[in-house]
This record gives sequence, C-alpha cells and structure tokens, in this order.
Amino acid sequence: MASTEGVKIHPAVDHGIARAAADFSGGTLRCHCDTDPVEIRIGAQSAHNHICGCTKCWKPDGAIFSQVAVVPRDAVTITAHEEKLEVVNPDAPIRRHRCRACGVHMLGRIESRDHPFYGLDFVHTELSESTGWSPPEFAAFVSSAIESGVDPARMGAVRDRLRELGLEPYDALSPPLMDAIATHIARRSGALPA
Ligand SMILES: N[C@@H](CCC(=O)N[C@@H](CSCO)C(=O)NCC(=O)O)C(=O)O
Ligand SMILES: [Zn+2]
Ligand SMILES: [Zn+2]
Repeated sequence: MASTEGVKIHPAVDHGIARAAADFSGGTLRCHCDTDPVEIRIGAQSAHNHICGCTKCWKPDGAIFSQVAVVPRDAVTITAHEEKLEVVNPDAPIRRHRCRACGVHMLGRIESRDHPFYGLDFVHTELSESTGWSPPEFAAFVSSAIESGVDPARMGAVRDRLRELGLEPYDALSPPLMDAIATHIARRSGALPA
C-alpha cells in the first residue's frame, strides 16, 4: 500500500465526512462572488453524492476531485442573479451553468429527455451553508484526474486514500449507476422489455 500521508482529495472529505441529517429538506447554493452572488434554492435532499475526478466537473481551488450530487430538477429554483449564469458547453450531456464572474459551477442540467438521468440536476452541495446534505458515497472517474495533471505515479496513493475514506474508487460511475444507465439503454433499444 502506498503512503496516503498528505494526499488531499477535496475539502469536504479530507477532514472526515459529515453525515446526512434526518429529514433534511435542502438549502441554498451560493457562488463565490463577494457581491451579488448567484443563489439557487434546492428544496430537497441530494442523492448519489460522489467524488468525481473528471475534467468537466467544477473543483474548488487546490482540489484534485470535485464533489457532485443530483437533486430533482423540479426542486431547483434560481433565486438571485440568474443573469450572471452562462453555459460552459451547450453540447455536453450535462449542461453546466457557471457564474461568469467567479467561475463556480452552480447547476448541471440535463436537457435531453432520452438521457438516463433526465429530471435530475447536478449540484455541488458544498456551496450551501446548510449541514445535513447526503455525503459522498464513492469516487467516480478516478483515472480521469490524470487528465487534469495529476501525476500517474500518485494514483496508487490517491486510490488508497479514497478507500481509507470509505469512497470506493471507480473509473466510471459506481456499478449500480452504470447498471441503471445500461438498463435505460437496453429498454430503449428493445434488448430488455420497456
Ligand atoms: N475522461 C473524461 C470523463 C468525463 C465524463 O464522462 N464525466 C462524466 C461524469 S460527471 C459527474 O459524475 C459525465 O457524465 N460527463 C457528462 C458531461 O460532462 O456532460 C474527462 O475527464 O473529461
Ligand atoms: Zn459568482
Ligand atoms: Zn465529473
């Protein structure tokens, strides 16, 4: 096993992972602008929270992973400074909306009704002051961290640290989520009954 000393993953997990609160019903996400921050009210608990190593998800300064979860789209309301939001890449399956002033990603929306996760929005719950959001459950797209510049020689220590934290590392999403995606595709193609 590689030494995991000093391996930093993300501020939300590096010093212990907070638990979900019973009956938690959401909070307000706020971007990093000192003035006129974008605010988004989420009226639901998050689900499938995970640590993500992909290059597309927003990461706080210095973090090599993102923390990202989903919430029902109909529980999401932009409550302040929507005019500051811009879409990062309109062609991506997850259309990420970032604050054009501070760069923080506030919302990742799926617009294709054919997408397995249509109806869910991707959010970074650390942008909320509320405690009690569902904690990260696994680490996704771990090898993709190399695409952002992590030295491949460090990946053994990174995976060991993730396991120490109880976040099983995968190079895609977790097996249950990959199975859900494959089931959706098979039902659409007719390989499985709809
Ligand atoms: N190696 C690529 C992987 C990017 C990727 O496929 N990311 C996933 C996970 S994001 C949250 O879990 C994805 O679903 N992307 C769709 C999208 O970004 O629209 C890389 O690192 O860039
Ligand atoms: Zn901002
Ligand atoms: Zn990602």
